[in-house]
Amino acid sequence: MIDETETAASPRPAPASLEGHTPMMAQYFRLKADHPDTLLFYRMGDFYELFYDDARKAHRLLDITLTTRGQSAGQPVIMAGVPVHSVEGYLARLLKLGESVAVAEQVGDVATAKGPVERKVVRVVTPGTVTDSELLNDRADTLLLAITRQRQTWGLAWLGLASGQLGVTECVERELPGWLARLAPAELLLDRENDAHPALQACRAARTARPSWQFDSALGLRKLCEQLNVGSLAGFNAQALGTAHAAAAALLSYAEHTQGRALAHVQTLTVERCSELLELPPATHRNLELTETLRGEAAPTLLSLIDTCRTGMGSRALRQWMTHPLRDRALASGRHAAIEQMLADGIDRLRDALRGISDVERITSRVALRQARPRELSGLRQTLAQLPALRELAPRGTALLDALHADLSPDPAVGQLLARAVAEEPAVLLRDGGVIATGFDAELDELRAIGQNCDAFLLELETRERARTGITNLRVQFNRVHGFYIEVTSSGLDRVPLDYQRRQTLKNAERFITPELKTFEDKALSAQDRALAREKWLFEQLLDQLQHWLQPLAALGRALASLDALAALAERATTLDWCRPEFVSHPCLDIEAGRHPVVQARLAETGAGDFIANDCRLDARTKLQIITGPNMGGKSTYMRQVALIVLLAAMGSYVPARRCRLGPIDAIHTRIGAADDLANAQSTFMMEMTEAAAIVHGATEHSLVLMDEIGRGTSTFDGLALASAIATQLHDRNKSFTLFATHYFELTEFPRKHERALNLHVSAVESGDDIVFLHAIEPGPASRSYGVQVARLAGMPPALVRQARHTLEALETNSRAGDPQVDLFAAPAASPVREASAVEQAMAAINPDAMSPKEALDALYRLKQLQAQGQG
Ligand SMILES: Nc1ncnc2c1ncn2[C@@H]1O[C@H](COP(=O)(O)OP(=O)(O)OP(=O)(O)O)[C@@H](O)[C@H]1O
Repeated sequence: MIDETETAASPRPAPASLEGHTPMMAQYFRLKADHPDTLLFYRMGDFYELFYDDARKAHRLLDITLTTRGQSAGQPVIMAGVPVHSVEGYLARLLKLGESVAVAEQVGDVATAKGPVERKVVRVVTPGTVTDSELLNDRADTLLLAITRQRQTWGLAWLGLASGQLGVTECVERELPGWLARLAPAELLLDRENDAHPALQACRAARTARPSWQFDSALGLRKLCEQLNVGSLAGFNAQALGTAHAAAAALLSYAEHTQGRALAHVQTLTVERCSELLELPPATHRNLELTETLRGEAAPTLLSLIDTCRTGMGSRALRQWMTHPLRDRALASGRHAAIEQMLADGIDRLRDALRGISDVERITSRVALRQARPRELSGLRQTLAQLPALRELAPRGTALLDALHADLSPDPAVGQLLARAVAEEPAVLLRDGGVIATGFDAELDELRAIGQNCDAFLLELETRERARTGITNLRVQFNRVHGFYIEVTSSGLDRVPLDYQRRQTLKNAERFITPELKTFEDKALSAQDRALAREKWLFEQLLDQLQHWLQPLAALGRALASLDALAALAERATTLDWCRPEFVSHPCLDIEAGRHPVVQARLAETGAGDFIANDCRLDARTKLQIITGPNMGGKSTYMRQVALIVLLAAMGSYVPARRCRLGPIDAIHTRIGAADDLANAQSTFMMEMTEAAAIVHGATEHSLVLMDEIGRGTSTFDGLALASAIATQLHDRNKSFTLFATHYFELTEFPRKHERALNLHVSAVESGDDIVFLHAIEPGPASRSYGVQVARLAGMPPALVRQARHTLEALETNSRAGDPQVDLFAAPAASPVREASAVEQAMAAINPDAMSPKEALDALYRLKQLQAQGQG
């Protein structure tokens, strides 16, 4: 092992000059030159080795040992390695850190090679192009997203290599953050000259810069047409998207480069347009905790609540539906109808049957990329065999369900081929053999038979040799290193015949070989090698044949995913008692007894009480609600639940309400809470205003806007002034459906002067010094805010609460008298605000440390009695 600091300064040999390097290092540098920004895993026997700077980086990132071995060009060769058998784990860690890895395998013949055996980079694994199931999250798509800009237009092209989805869009700068939030790419492919935009900098994905010339519109159009095997993109309505074509050029070149082949499974193109999607800006994603909590966790979120899918395919579909809801409600209505049908038919058996289904979508992609593993093919075979039963259980009777049903019937020849070709339980790796089924290929069977007859031959030879030599404990055996041998212990050595040739000497025994055994060994070993080679060839042939069925297999994957996602939504609808939303064409949001599904689930889990359902009624005449009431009263919960219900309906789900009727909605904007964006050096207030500005610029009369306590991040007067100006703007100009929660009581005057606004409040009642939240939304403004009571509930020291109450009373009295001068820091009147009660006095007299258990119990009874008397 060497210390990194000692070697860090050691010169790295320039790859350009290979002079003086050992042949192997020269070969390494030639490969490395093609992958300068990627860690190169260079196969040496049972290890992948990294050299020089790559080794140092891997040492740092993976905590693997850094060593030196020998010299090349007069310098020690610095290296670090990972064992081949555990490489996937290391790859997964590197990908998570945003690194890419080029894997160079030995492709030449070790036996015949003169000098180092030939090596080739067979795959480049990058965060956005992985397809190995071990390296992927099976419940989320892994996307590679290429972005470029031409004048004011941003072009985006994305690829889910593991699922075969390819998409493009164009947008303006304002919409870019929304796309990044919606697509949540794993890797960004950026134009080197154009990668400094703050939205791109803020994106958490790994970033790969490519030269500008790779983002070429004409090249992109040609590559897309080639990929989709069409003469023009008119059929996809994508002919005119020049900037998106430019992004696609870089995207497709990079993807092909990493896979080392064309992408046969990418056969269709999705063109998305902002104008067709329900807009969900990043703030909305974040504030509504759609796929991630505010703390960045995967649960509890809306997605974690609704995702009871049985397969990864279903979960991925559901996530996609949630992040890409369409404004046009036909698709969502189709899903509602399908859920209704499923509920009528029952879903339990279908969901049970879906449990064992393999990831057809990803396996199909890996077949296309010729990376499918033996077990993936046996999984596919098993799923194909389950299809007839699944078809029986899959409901029909709506257009969507019937279409899905039709896709559940791929050509039976695929299943038959897999059944014949793939062994019942194939080995994990092709190189271990035992992958192709017996009976599929006569030549393979014959080669295998030689190996299998081996045991019988060895036994027969052993018996024969024991009889011939009279050595009764003589054994004929095999090991991987020394091949076949006859082992004789020391006691029998004097009886060893002349034709025995010594092969190995052990402590108490000698191992021999005979001409007969040698001949057998040659035959057996070569049969084994030939069988393995034959299996490899047959497997390649099988992958070739499967290429004919990529399209129906991909359609099958999509159908299974949709069925699973719909069945999960149906399950949620019945378990959680949700209703089918109704879409209408006039502007309205009419929700009866709506609930916040995540808060409700949490209350149920913790047994903290029932969730109080609330209505929400907005229409062309009432568009803005001013919502007041105590902290903790339920304002945010109410506003969020309205937004979640709108989103659930738009993605095609039932909704948590008794009845729900919705007019057209084009966006959900939210300005909620405040978190300092330290990374971007924005203060809380600056962020609040930036988000609010984006809303007043973007919201239309069909948008839903949630404004939670806008203006609280600055002084009272500034805050109030801004809050009322924003409310006015939203009411008068944007005319959006607006839920406006505020602690500024002055704003309860707003509806008097603005005809489409009304006051609502969350109800609470006082009980002594305490407050009880009723969480019901009621008409009219709140009577007061109860902040001091909430602080008391939160465990503030009694003296502090007393002082606050005193100051509050003074403020209220003075404001009634028109005197703004209040000494905020004056102590409250010396005496307590009220006499201590009998219970409190008795409590004060108790010293628990000086009491026996019996005395403590008596004291407790006394206190209860005093309390009962007090109430009486
Ligand atoms: N409708 C409801 N039924 C039952 N419990 C509720 C309801 N609404 C809210 N709650 C409970 O009250 C808590 C506080 O709610 P919420 O955050 O919505 O209050 P808030 O009025 O927005 O408070 P603040 O003004 O401090 O932001 C929630 O976490 C939930 O436990």
